[in-house]
Amino acid sequence: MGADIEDYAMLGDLQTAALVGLDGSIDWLCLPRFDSPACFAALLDDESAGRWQIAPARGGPATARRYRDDSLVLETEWHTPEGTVRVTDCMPPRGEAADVVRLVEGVSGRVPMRMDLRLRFDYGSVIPWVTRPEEYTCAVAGPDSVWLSTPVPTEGRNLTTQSEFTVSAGERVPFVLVYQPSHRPPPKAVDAAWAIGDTERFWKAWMSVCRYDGDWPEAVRRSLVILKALTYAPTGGILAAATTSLPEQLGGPRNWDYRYCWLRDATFTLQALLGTGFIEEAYAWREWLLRAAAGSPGDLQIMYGLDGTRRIPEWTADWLGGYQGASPVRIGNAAVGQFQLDVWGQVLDCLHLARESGLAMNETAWNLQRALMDYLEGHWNDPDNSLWEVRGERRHFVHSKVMAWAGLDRAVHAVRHQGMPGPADRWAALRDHIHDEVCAQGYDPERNTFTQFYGSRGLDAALLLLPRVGFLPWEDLRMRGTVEAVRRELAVDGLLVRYRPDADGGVDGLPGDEGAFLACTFWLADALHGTGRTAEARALFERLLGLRNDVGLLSEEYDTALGRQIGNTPQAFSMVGLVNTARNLSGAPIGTAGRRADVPEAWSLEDLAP
Ligand SMILES: OC[C@H]1O[C@H](O[C@H]2O[C@H](CO)[C@@H](O)[C@H](O)[C@H]2O)[C@H](O)[C@@H](O)[C@@H]1O
Repeated sequence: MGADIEDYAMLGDLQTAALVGLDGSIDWLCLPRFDSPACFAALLDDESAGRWQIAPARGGPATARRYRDDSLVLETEWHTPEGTVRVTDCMPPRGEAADVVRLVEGVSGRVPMRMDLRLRFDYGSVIPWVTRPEEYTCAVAGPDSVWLSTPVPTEGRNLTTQSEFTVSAGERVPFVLVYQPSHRPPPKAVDAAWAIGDTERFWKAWMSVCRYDGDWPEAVRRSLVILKALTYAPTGGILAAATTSLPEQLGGPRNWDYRYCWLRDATFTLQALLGTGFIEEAYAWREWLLRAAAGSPGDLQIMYGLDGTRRIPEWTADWLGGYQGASPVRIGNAAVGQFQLDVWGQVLDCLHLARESGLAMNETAWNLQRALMDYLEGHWNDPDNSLWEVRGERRHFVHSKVMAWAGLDRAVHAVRHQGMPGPADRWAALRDHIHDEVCAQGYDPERNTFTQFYGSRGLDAALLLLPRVGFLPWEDLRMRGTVEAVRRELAVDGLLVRYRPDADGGVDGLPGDEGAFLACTFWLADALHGTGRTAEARALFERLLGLRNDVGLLSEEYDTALGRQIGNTPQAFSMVGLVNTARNLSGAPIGTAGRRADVPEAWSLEDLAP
């Protein structure tokens, strides 16, 4: 059975990620990519679905755990009656092959240890053939092979590879697991200690670009590392989260696959990265976007695979019991075919921010924006599925219309202030028309609040984003009323849910319920700050910091009754919320560019423009 979600730390090599529990077990790993089938899927069932544990033989959770500085090198320590042992885990940024490096070190005494490796390819369904060529243990099934090397003796027992050994103070025992397509020869040997040092150096160099100088610097830097770890380096695509089907309600059916690139989630991530000086990621993402979006603007999807793949069919892995019994386990995501109007505005807003941050404009990028504008002009008035990807009836969602307004606004700005060609007057007229329509049809004067969709009785936490995109200022009485109403109706023990699923006769078309949405709660902190209640905003922000796990990770949602993280983890939306709100509370309004990063010697901003 998967451990509590907050028990997991993340390892990653910018192409895939692993989750390691406090018990020293890697319960989730997809190889060779984030969206490949998992070879360790104990997270979504039990150990029979694959896992790799290295821990003291007597078992039990670790005593202490930390990442080394601003890296993804994880140190887990157990203080046992026999002595203290440390396991250092990392995934070195990808060279030729994906590898997981684990180094066991005796700190004091003599600690009996146990290693248990169960490789189960294709989401736990395939037990590989295991052979022992040369110094390796090699597991092969279909297209995949995984090679374990370690100096300690290993043995096959009950379809697992196991080892018992004792580690004394000052002694080091390495374990290296390397993935290869199964037709390839054995991988090159990896020196564990060198690989760990190299991984640390990589992250240190990456963080040296950071220009965040506000409050809560450690929490912000940790979040930035996680966001970087959710980017797929070969293409620049940005993932929503590293997992699939961690439930939005324990035991419930709201379980989704987040291992893909949502344009909305990616643009939020870029706001956080650009606001803290990371312009290289913005360039890589823009190029990813241009490739993914190539084709007719009407065919723009709200999400893609890591390399821009369009088909992400949703299916269920029925052999997996689900995280702590929450089924189904879904692979792929049917929301790929939805119409979510906000995405057009979100992308235009993000490209605007990239320009403001110093990313040189190029003709292809502007051509894409012109194409997005053409589509927006023709479709802004269509009902949609909204940013919450409701699977119920399409509606005229207020947030979606506001984002259409924002897209038009950014395009008008590009023409009038940045010298780009386009029909600015026509766009400005439509922008103003949408503003009027939203204020007339998306606002309930009796309750003094904007509503979830035109004519709705329900509310939506996304309404808190209206001032952020410049639709209305916080001082506007309608906005103040909206903040109050959202807080009154959507707060659960002080945290916000996205909306009430049962409002308006069941707006999202889904069974079950869900927890408080952490990104929305960060937006509430921004709203409190925006409306002058900064002390309350800071208190709420610090409460949210307290919901992170011991190594700074946040999943998507929080169950306030059980006091547990729920939903996929680590989730970009939540980590972005932390960064943006920390910036906001430190005096840098969200959606503004950070101090321009120093340009590394190897390249200049001009070099970046193709
Ligand atoms: O609520 C139903 C929907 O839930 C998921 O969407 C959520 O996650 C997305 C990725 O982070 C995010 O962009 C979206 O705003 C969230 O509502 C799921 O991916 C959908 O398939 C599902 O319909």
